[in-house]
Amino acid sequence: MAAWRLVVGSDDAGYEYKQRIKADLQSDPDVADVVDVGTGADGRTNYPTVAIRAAEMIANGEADRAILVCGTGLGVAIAANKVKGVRAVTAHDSYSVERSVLSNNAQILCLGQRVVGIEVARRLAREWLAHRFDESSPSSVKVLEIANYEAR
Ligand SMILES: O=C[C@H](O)[C@H](O)COP(=O)(O)O
Repeated sequence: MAAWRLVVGSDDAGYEYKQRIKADLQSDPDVADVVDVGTGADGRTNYPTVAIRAAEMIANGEADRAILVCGTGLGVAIAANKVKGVRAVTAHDSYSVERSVLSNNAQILCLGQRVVGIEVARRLAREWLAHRFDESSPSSVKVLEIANYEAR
């Protein structure tokens, strides 16, 4: 596929990791664009605000994927998953990150700044970007079942 159009976002509890991962993504030749939906350094935005903003960009086709960071990676995932068509996961290990794309075609990876070290988070973000969902795989029908439920 063409170069990635990405979104990053965090609340104040995920601000440092969001900034570091954003810098990594901006220097990645496979990344065309990184939109930062906040939080800024003053950190006064609740996690649902940024998560929903990022998820709507995915749902609207303005971006391909997003990385969201909060304290645990849980709240941003819950909020992002409220947006129709969005599949957001919290994953802090390499295997889950891989399967979140290959099994679930998740467009959003959520990380917890209070859960994993920065170097693990950076590595997971890098690995995540290298995975592509195969629409012809047996996993496809399961993802479609989720979409069908949403469309009912
Ligand atoms: O899931 C929520 C996040 O971890 C957030 O950063 C912290 O939320 P809290 O302040 O409500 O615990």
